[in-house]
Amino acid sequence: MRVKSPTTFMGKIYLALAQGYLLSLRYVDGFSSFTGLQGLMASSRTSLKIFLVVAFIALTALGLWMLDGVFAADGFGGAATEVNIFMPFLGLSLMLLAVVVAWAVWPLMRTAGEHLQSGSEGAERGFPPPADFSTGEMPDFSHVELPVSEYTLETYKAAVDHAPTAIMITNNRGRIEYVNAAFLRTSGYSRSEILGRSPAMFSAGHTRSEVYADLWQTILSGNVWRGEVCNRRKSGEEYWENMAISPLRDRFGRVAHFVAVREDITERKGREEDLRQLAQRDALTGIANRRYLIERAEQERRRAERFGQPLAVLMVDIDHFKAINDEHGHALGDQAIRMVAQTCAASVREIDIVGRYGGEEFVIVLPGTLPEGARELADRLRQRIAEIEIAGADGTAVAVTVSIGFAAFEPGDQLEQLLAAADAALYRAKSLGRNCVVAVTDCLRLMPPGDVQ
Ligand SMILES: Nc1nc2c(ncn2[C@@H]2O[C@H](COP(=O)(O)OP(=O)(O)OP(=O)(O)O)[C@@H](O)[C@H]2O)c(=O)[nH]1
Repeated sequence: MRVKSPTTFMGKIYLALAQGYLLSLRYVDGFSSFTGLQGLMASSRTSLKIFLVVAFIALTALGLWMLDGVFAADGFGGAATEVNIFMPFLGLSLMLLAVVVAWAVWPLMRTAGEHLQSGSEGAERGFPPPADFSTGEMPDFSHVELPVSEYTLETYKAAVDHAPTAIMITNNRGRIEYVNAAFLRTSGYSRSEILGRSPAMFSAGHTRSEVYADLWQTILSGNVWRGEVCNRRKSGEEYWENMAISPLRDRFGRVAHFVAVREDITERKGREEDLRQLAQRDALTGIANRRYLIERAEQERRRAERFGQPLAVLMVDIDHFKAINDEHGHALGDQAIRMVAQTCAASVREIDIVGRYGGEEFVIVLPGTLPEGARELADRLRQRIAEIEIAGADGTAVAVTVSIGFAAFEPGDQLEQLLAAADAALYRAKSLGRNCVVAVTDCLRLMPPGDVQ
């Protein structure tokens, strides 16, 4: 849309002046951004404006007061020298006025300047077409872009609102002031259920208190905290998040807010857990594999040594297993191994460790257990396993029995010695006819046979 100017001639003059002026503004703009002045102006724009206005008023008043004094003393037309001395104050004040006025209309001038210089490119960006000097038509400035700072703010806000990562801002009293759309999606809560509350509302309660202590210490000292925490969605489902929390400082340098960027890593955690299980578990039975079993057994041995606690080890071996394999096939043999493993795992406490030590051999580590307790458990286990019946190919029931040897930890024992002692007791149980329990104290204690690996 174009607006007819009131007088074509005056319109032409105005536009010519405006173009020249805008061109000079663009050079000033380029210079200020080059020298870094723009950043300074943006950061303290308001206070600088106030300062300029106050300076303008003060200088004008000073200039007028001095002139008034000179004129009062010498009269009009006299004391030309003194008047010249004080004239620069008036000049300065007028220059300041020009700066303040230019600054106030700066965004509009910039927009108009771009419009005047950009032509078709400007039209694509929504500017009105350039002035037509041949007709003297005035461009329509009613449709102008937002000043740069407002545009930038809106862009930042949209970027945070719609970022694919969950973002939360809390104040320095730990109350939530802002969450973005991704945060609402991840947590399952609505904005009104979250704002004003503490982020503790999301905790699943598994994270150790030391983690939170470290978090607060880090961010209150002005540093960025990074870590993984387990949270709970509104639905009750638990999920893992990777969090980075950074403090935001106000213009006085005080920590006023914290911004948390949170990424849902539940899937990745699940994959890591699967890999961990794969590395620790025996593929056939699901109980600890030999490597993990020895690792855990060594941990318990050290604990027993350090705290003077009892510790017992059972070695369980399926009787005549070769015959089972040979008569009924390896599939049934595997089934027997699985059932014995399950029975062992189901017969012990949570803190006990059950692992597959060899083909049809199992080790059970019993922390805090005296020899009497170990014998009791071994007897019960032997009986339970003897009750197992596996259906053979011809429909007949295949019985499975085990022999068990056990040994109790004695201060100074290495793991190799403890396992060797249990193995010696097992050997004795086999020689006594199988399907029985023997303690190492029942037979001669052997010296370590060498490497347990
Ligand atoms: N089906 C199956 N057999 C296995 C597995 N691991 C080892 N074996 C077999 O288990 C048998 C173990 O036999 P032996 O060590 O002679 O012991 P045993 O026959 O149980 O005799 P005693 O222990 O003296 O009662 C061997 O035939 C191995 O091949 C397995 O994972 N699955």
